[in-house]
Amino acid sequence: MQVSTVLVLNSGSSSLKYQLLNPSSGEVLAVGLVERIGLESGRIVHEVGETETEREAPIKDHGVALHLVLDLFKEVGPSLDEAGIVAVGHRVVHGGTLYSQPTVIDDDVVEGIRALIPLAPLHNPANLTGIEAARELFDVPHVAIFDTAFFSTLPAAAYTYAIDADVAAEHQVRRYGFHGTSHQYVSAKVAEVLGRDDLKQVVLHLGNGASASAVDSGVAVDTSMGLTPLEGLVMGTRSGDLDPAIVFHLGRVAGMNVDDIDNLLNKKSGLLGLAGRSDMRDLRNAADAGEPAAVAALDVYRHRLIKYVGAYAAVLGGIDVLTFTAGVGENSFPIRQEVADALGFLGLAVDPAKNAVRSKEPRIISPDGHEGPLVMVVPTNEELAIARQSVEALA
Ligand SMILES: Nc1ncnc2c1ncn2[C@@H]1O[C@H](COP(=O)(O)OP(=O)(O)O)[C@@H](O)[C@H]1O
Ligand SMILES: CC(=O)OP(=O)(O)O
Ligand SMILES: [Mg+2]
Repeated sequence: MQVSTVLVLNSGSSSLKYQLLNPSSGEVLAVGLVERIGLESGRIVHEVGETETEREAPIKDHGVALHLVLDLFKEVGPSLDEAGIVAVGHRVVHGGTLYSQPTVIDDDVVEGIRALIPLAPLHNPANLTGIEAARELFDVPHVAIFDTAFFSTLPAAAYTYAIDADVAAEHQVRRYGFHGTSHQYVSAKVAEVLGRDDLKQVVLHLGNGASASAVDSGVAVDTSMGLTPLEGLVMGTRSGDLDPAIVFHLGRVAGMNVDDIDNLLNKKSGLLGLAGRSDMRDLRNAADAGEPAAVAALDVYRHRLIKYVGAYAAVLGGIDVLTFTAGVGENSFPIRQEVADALGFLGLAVDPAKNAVRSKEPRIISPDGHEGPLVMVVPTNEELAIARQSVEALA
């Protein structure tokens, strides 16, 4: 189809990222972020070219967020009526086993996404709010791009949990994996930059939610998030891996019910639980000021990263490239240096001067002439990937 612009909505658990862009040329007409949804003070930043408009207001939910965004488009532009929008692309976090391809949204798909809410209670409701509001406002095709899709290729050995097989089958208990759009975009960008398809890659998507993936020649072979986006790395507010018996233990000795424990592990754990801050910038400042809990939280965070990269190098039978992406991965120099230093035995190395360069471009941060596996930083762009896949789904 002849493409003009696509509106992309990327709802996270507490944020809404959006872009109005031309997926063919990559030209961005507007880009924005609504953060701290559901908290006392919310914030919107809307960028059109060089002009940035910022608003602060309490934002109750993703529906309110979307309407604030639409108001900003009306006030400061660009006009959505005149943008020639041909499709709206929606990030949907959980596609279960039902959806592993970009999917044009109709009422049945809406119900399918709703049915998956128990598997992604922090995310799918926000995604649905955006879909329902946008379907009322924009009379164009709406396309769902699933975080789980890239991981539908995982081998059974990687996606199977060692529990009673009948129980698992009846209740769809398996590893699904998330942030797939980002892992796919970033690993493809690495292959493009290096001009090689046959790479053994480990990608660390370190945002508020965080996940690792092992990608062999463009195909995902393992990932750290599981049935839900709770498993794996230490995150802003999520625990990542733990002994499942901790859940029973807390139920028995702390008198917590299932919802209390769910809330504890998803919203009050991770860096927030360990040191009172979910934001890596705040945490690093506290650690630099010598606060013991912040230093310890960073130790736990780093230890988990090192463990996963080592494990995935083993799963892949080697490693050609380790890539950092998302808010922390793209911006936190010390984490990249520390992880690479700890994994020097695998041949990984980071050049401190290269690591300190700020850039929006994909780049190698290993020393020049380095012969071992490379370390890279590749800014993710889930919105561009969603826009492109949306248009492809309509072709
Ligand atoms: N300059 C920076 N240095 C260190 N960490 C940063 C920086 N900028 C952003 N971050 C981290 O990135 C996180 C958000 O990443 P992002 O990928 O936007 O997350 P999400 O999409 O999961 O909301 C923040 O919590 C913050 O800790
Ligand atoms: C799946 C997931 O954790 O997403 P986010 O990082 O946007 O919360
Ligand atoms: Mg994200």
